[in-house]
Amino acid sequence: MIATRALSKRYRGGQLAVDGLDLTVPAGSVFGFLGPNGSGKTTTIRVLMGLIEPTSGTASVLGRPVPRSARAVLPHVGALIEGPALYGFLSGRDNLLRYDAADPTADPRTRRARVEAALDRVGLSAAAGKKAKAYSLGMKQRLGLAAALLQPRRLLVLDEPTNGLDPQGMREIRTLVRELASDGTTVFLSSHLLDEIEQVCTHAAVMAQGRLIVQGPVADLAAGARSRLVVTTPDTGDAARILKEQGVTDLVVTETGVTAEPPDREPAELNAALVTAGVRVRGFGIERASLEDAFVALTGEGFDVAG
Ligand SMILES: Nc1ncnc2c1ncn2[C@@H]1O[C@H](COP(=O)(O)OP(=O)(O)OP(=O)(O)O)[C@@H](O)[C@H]1O
Repeated sequence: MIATRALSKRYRGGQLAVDGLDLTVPAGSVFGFLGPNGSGKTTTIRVLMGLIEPTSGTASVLGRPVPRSARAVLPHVGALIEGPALYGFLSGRDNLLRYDAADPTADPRTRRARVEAALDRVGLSAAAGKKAKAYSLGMKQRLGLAAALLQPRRLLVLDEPTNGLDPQGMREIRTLVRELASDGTTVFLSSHLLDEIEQVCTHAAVMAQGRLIVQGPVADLAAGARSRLVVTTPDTGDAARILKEQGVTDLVVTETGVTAEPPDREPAELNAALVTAGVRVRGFGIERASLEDAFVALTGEGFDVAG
């Protein structure tokens, strides 16, 4: 759905915002474009949407080169970039009617039905008569999504769709993204939030300082980092000693217990050994590596979740 080859963008001031990017977004994926603020996500999206020219390299959307074929491609792409442009003095419904009227391919006779369907889709039917300026940020974001959904789309491109929303608003947008994806729409969304990508995306690409660090199915990315044995106990010293006696390696004592390399043997035997030795085991398990672990393993640094 999206492919870039050696894509670079240097702004006039000399800033190399995107540096040799090779991105491949498979059809049917919910693709998370992840990176800290300033890592080049918005710049990449602006190139993909034909808003700016790359300095070098190529990009294609739905198999057509952009920006050259942007006019042919973009009607099949719904986009929500840097917050929707809304008229605050118009109702949510009237904003959508206006959007639809601005689309020369949209049949005016079916306009009302399209707008009502889009409102229903994003859960704004009840609030459709309210002025947009009275909407919460999450409602504005949903109205922007409704505008992107007036026509059937093969691809949705969402730039930081949950930025600035409260937890409830974030959940609503995530649920909506999942629903859209289950209907077969490919969704490409940028985010600086690791857990958001883990919750909604099937695939992800990780950016840092304009460069691609890794991309692929989210499950594979997380599997790249190793899981850990985690024992929760107040008796950390004893627990570490017993585990060491049992041949467990890479022991780390934490505030709440002990973590270690997962053992090759049956974990329940280790648990039994701890309990037999009088260690008060309050939790015992192998914890799957998260995307954050993978990121730290790949870059050797923490993921700066600024904002
Ligand atoms: N119009 C511009 N002119 C000059 N430099 C720019 C311009 N737009 C962005 N940059 C710079 O390019 C780099 C990448 O910015 P970009 O907005 O693409 O990152 P981002 O990952 O989308 O971050 P954010 O989430 O903060 O938008 C940053 O260093 C930024 O300061």
